[in-house]
Amino acid sequence: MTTPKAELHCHIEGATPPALAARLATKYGIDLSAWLRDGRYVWHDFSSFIACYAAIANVFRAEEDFADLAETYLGELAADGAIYSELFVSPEQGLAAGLSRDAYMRAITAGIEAAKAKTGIECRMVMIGERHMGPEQVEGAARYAVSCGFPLLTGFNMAGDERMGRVADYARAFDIARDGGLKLTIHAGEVCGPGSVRDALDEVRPDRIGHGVRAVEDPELVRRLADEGVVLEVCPGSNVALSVYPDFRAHPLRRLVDAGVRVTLNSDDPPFFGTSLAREYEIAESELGFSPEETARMTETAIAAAFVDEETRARLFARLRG
Ligand SMILES: Nc1ncnc2[nH]cnc12
Ligand SMILES: [Zn+2]
Repeated sequence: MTTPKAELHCHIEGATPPALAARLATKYGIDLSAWLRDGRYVWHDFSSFIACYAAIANVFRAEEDFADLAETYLGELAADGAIYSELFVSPEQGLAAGLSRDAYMRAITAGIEAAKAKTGIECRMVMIGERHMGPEQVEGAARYAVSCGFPLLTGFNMAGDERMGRVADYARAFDIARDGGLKLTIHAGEVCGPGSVRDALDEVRPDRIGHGVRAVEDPELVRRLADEGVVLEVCPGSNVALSVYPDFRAHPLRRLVDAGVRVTLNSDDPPFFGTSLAREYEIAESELGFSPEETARMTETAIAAAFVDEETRARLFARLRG
């Protein structure tokens, strides 16, 4: 039997298979030649990755496109043994495509429900504010998140270019999300160093941190993460693809675990980085030296830190324990 897996960090548009992007570009008459060649996404650094990601997200134009993407991605994830997934959603994407934010959310919800009916995979959505779009956009995303009334939306996150602005500029968006009952996570310590993680902890008080790996450059901060039990959503394949680290030998996951930090394994934007959730588990075992017992503990950590109600969490733990 495939080992049970769980994922807390995947951007839904970032999971678009290149063949699907090509098909939708043809259907809607969109020129993707700058971003998609020979069945692969084209980018060369973090900025061009963000631009390529936006171009690919822009080929989705109809509710059924988003619904199919979610259902197909979750179906593949379940086939690889995943019992739980958290998808990062960006309804602004729908607006750009001429769909209302509600239509976008309805479509992803429909994809999630269809995948659950077929495979049993449990899924929640986490609303994304894009940092490089500025505090107003991020606050707008938070306000929509707390008022839209989609029960599978349980968290709020800020992604995008970590080099833009200060975390403090975005604190109000997180206050809105927290006051509205959403759980919080934030991209930090991926492109920028430990200061970014420290700011995230101080300004946002998140339940988890997206990436956070560069905290390893500051031993005192690593101790703080361990002491406070902050869960990191670690994405080793993404980190190496984006040259945060030159190779897996340089990746700090082992050092973080040895220091007592709680970690999980995630795929981030799988086809952009030549990865999948199953591949991340493989990387952890064959490249980073973790035993199957240790990766199983990472799955337990993901379920413990999932943005779900306690009854669902208990059900997921029961499935893990077989
Ligand atoms: N790895 C990443 N970092 C920041 N923003 C993102 N948006 C999609 N993938 C991202
Ligand atoms: Zn991410």
